Amino acid sequence: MNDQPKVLVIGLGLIGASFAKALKTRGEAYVYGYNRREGVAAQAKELGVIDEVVDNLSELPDVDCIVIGVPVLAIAAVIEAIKPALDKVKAITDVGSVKGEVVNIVRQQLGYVPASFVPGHPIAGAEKSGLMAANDQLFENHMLIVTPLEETSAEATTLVSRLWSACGAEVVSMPVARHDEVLAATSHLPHLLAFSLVDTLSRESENREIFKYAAGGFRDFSRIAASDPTMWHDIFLTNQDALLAVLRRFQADLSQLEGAIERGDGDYLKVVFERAKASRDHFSDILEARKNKK
Ligand SMILES: NC(=O)c1ccc[n+]([C@@H]2O[C@H](COP(=O)([O-])OP(=O)(O)OC[C@H]3O[C@@H](n4cnc5c(N)ncnc54)[C@H](O)[C@@H]3O)[C@@H](O)[C@H]2O)c1
Ligand SMILES: O=C(O)C(=O)C[C@]1(C(=O)O)C=C[C@@H](O)C=C1
Repeated sequence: MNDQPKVLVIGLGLIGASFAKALKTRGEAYVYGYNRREGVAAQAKELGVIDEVVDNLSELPDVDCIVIGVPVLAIAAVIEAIKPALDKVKAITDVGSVKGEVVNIVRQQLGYVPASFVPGHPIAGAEKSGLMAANDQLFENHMLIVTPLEETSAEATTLVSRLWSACGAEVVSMPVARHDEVLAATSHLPHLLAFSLVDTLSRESENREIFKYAAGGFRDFSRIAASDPTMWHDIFLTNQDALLAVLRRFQADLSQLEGAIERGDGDYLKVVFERAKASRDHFSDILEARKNKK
């Protein structure tokens, strides 16, 4: 359809392909797709995730919006490759889990931040990656955070917000630094703990034998330790300050618990556990309300 925006998604993994598929299946955009690994974009077309394959980033079609869906430390190479096309698009956005370093990367690559650049981050995902994990419902009733900069034009923010809203996301705006602090606490630290615990247990147990005896508790705590190592390597190295701050607070609290267990201080344990339970119950209410949204 002629009035559909044209969108190019670079990086057809879990997030890029889910976004492409959500736009295409809802008829909200004509979607082009590029992936560095050969054959992936052609497969995405076959699966109905995109309308058209882009083979080469040096020959881009005219599009309204470019969406970068690659790991954070791969964004520099993408920006470098699409430099000549950047003046022609109304909006360019990314889906990286860290925002401060993505803004630094754009500034370093271009020497400025274009008015068309709208940093973005869908707060939805999975421990699975790649094209075959694409899910066009992934963003339904989840937040999409934009962190527009002083340089960002209102027109670019509106276009990016419109595309994400069309995929069922609730778009919210916040400053870059606040984004990185909040996500360090609610996403990055839990992933670090899951990776670390599963690694510790696997090295302590011959042939990972103890996992045979694990059930729901371990399953729920450890699911995210199956997430993509490259993606998380990039996140931990690019959100260092915010992550280290919350990790140190957590280590101090964990030491307090260790002390309470050593001295048999059940009252201290109860206070902590009751406070944590109340907060987790509150989070369950948030999840329930989200589920009940139409
Ligand atoms: N997985 C999640 O839960 C989640 C959630 C929100 C945001 N994110 C962010 O989304 C981005 C992508 O994550 P994902 O889970 O979709 O990863 P993924 O591994 O599923 O997909 C990444 C895709 O990018 C491609 N790619 C890598 N380097 C490239 C390059 N230089 N040029 C072109 N393509 C390249 C890969 O081949 C792959 O298809 C990351 O920045 C991540 O931080 C992930
Ligand atoms: O549900 C999951 O598996 C996720 O890891 C999704 C999740 C998270 O909630 O921490 C992971 C990274 C993101 O950048 C956003 C969302």
